[in-house]
Amino acid sequence: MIDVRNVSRQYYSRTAVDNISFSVKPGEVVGFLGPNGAGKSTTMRMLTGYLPPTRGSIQVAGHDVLTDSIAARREIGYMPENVPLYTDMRIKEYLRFRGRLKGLSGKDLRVRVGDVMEQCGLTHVRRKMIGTLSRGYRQRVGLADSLIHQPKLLILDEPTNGLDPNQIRQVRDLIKSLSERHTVLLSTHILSEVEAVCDRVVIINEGKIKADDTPDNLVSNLRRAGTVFLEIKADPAKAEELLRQVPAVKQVTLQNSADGWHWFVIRAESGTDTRQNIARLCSAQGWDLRELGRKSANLEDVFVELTQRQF
Ligand SMILES: Nc1ncnc2c1ncn2[C@@H]1O[C@H](COP(=O)(O)OP(=O)(O)OP(=O)(O)O)[C@@H](O)[C@H]1O
Repeated sequence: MIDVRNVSRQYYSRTAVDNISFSVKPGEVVGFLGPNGAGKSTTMRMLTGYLPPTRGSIQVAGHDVLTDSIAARREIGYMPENVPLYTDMRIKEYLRFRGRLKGLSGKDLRVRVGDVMEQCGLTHVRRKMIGTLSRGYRQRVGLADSLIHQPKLLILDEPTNGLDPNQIRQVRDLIKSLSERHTVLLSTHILSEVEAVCDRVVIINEGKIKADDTPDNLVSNLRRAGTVFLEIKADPAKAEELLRQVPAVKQVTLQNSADGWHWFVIRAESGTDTRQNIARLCSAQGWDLRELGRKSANLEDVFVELTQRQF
């Protein structure tokens, strides 16, 4: 459904997207994850034909988004990060207007407007002015707009950004129900959203793709990478230095200090277990040891691991 090949995008001297390739198969729900400024919106704008890539090619449903732009856009429902809406129009009126712009008319238009209002839970508020709607309802109008021409592919840029927890749940349920009939690519930095709705995750950082896998595989790869946590009473700088020298240890991070106790997260090479050597080190140095264990990884750990240079 989406095929991105060696795509880069330059803004003057800044490379926002740097030679990325990925694909999305029909029926998949793919989460596009990355910290602020990673290149998510730039990629989505290129996918939807709003922004030409500096290099590379993008196909959507078999159409090149540059050379066959209209055909590609017919297959895409796009909800940008800040949904631009006409605040002095009523919901139904706005959706009729948008439907006409997308080539619908007559009975087709009437039926589609009714259907998308129903799908997005807008029927009971259809006569409300858009300007009086809460942010959650505005997002629903944005979604209804993106669905009106029955696109095969939905591209949603941070669909739950700025919503309260109840609204997030409602919009997330809505996306889940849409995923039964559409291929979905959604960008977010809310990890629970990805775990709740996505079959696959593409993680982007500093314009480059850092991972492309199922949420479960990403988490179990990190778990295999042997992350260990340790709580000790010791001089933290010295402890950090000596822990780094333990065989197979790749990275030592002091996460927390309180009452003289220091909490370290230690990353080691894949498939290794450094706990015995760390216990020996603590004993040889006479450090008080309160906890030493394997960390059960989650998607948040994967995200931090792959993108932490940003923070
Ligand atoms: N029109 C533009 N002109 C110049 N630089 C831009 C422009 N749009 C984006 N950038 C830069 O490109 C990089 C990627 O931006 P982009 O908006 O794609 O990131 P993002 O992952 O969507 O971030 P966020 O989660 O904050 O929306 C950033 O460094 C940003 O400052």
